[in-house]
Amino acid sequence: MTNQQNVAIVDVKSLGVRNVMPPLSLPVAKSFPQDLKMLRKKWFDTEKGGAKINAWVDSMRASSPTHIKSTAFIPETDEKSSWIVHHPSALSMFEQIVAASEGKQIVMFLDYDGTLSPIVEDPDQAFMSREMRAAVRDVARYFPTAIVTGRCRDKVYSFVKLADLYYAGSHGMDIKGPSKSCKYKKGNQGVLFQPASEFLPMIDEVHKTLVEKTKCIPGAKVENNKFCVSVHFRCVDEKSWAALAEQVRSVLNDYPKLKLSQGRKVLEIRPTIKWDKGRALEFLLEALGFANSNDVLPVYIGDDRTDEDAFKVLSDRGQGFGILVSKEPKDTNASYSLQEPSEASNITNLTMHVKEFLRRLVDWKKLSQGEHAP
Ligand SMILES: O=P(O)(O)OC[C@H]1O[C@H](O[C@H]2O[C@H](CO)[C@@H](O)[C@H](O)[C@H]2O)[C@H](O)[C@@H](O)[C@@H]1O
Repeated sequence: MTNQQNVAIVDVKSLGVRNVMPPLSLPVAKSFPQDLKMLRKKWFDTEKGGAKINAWVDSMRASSPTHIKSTAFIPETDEKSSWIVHHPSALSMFEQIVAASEGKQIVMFLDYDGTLSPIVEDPDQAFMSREMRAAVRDVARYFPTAIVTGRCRDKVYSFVKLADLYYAGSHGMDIKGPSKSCKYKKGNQGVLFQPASEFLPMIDEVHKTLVEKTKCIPGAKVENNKFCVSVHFRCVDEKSWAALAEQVRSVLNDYPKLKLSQGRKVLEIRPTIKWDKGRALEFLLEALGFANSNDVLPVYIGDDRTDEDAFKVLSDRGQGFGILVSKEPKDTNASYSLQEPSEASNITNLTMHVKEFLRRLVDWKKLSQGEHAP
């Protein structure tokens, strides 16, 4: 199953934004054909009418779980149970996962927001719990571990505060090794790769322009992630989404070397270079000496669309496992899932399952090395 089969693709070029790739995609599950039809029709209608910005707003709506839920035509339980068959819980499949690592080095890749920290309204308050930090620290003692995030690298480091990890910030465009020697690599490895460094002044300029242009839209928040910019609409009234999208579009029009992608209630602007979390994962495997090796089992845990690039790399390589953190069935290239079925709130905390998975991994490793698990 590929993403292409299950998502409606909006060609952002035709929205008036030049040199944009890849296309902005609407996450509409296969089992919601009515939604898909409706969104496509709306898209073509707006094209004809010239009100192109509506397509952006539809996409923003489609990325909101409440909207996916409220427009579901197939009972959620049926949808969910068939999805779980294809993407079983990584906790229930734990034995199979570790069995697959026999004779191989597990390398852990962890997304930050929605994976290690719960989704909250204010991006500056997305702290990880002390217990989660301890779980990540323990994992990094036994397995090379990287944080792969859309956030600015310094910002995510200020949340995670662990020196032994690799950090790939700005969707993998800013990669740094552990700041102190670890057993996999000796010495402070410093910055390893910044493929978009020439974009730094442009991103800074776009950030400033967007702050200015969106300041009249209550709740809008523009975040400078160094090599990319996030425009948050989580706290923006839905009535103002079109106005916000229009501001973003008008800025992007002046920057043909930037493209738009979408995350969880966030519009993300980044360089058009062919680099993403999947390429970052490959880069890090190479940096760790596992370029063309069969002796490695990469495990990537993430919750967002941008993590799909990494899941896809793993499924294309036929190596390792992607684990999607989600309470909703979603089209994904991940093999497994971690979820919280009873979660009622829109602001979710699915991360306890991630913590549990990390703990089990450490306990299993300790036992297999003859150490005592707690
Ligand atoms: O790659 P990630 O680590 O998942 O980062 C993706 C974006 O995460 C942050 O935004 C998201 O989390 C916020 C805090 O919970 C939430 O308020 C927001 O709605 C989410 O989109 C971060 O602020 C962005 O810069 C990242 O690109």
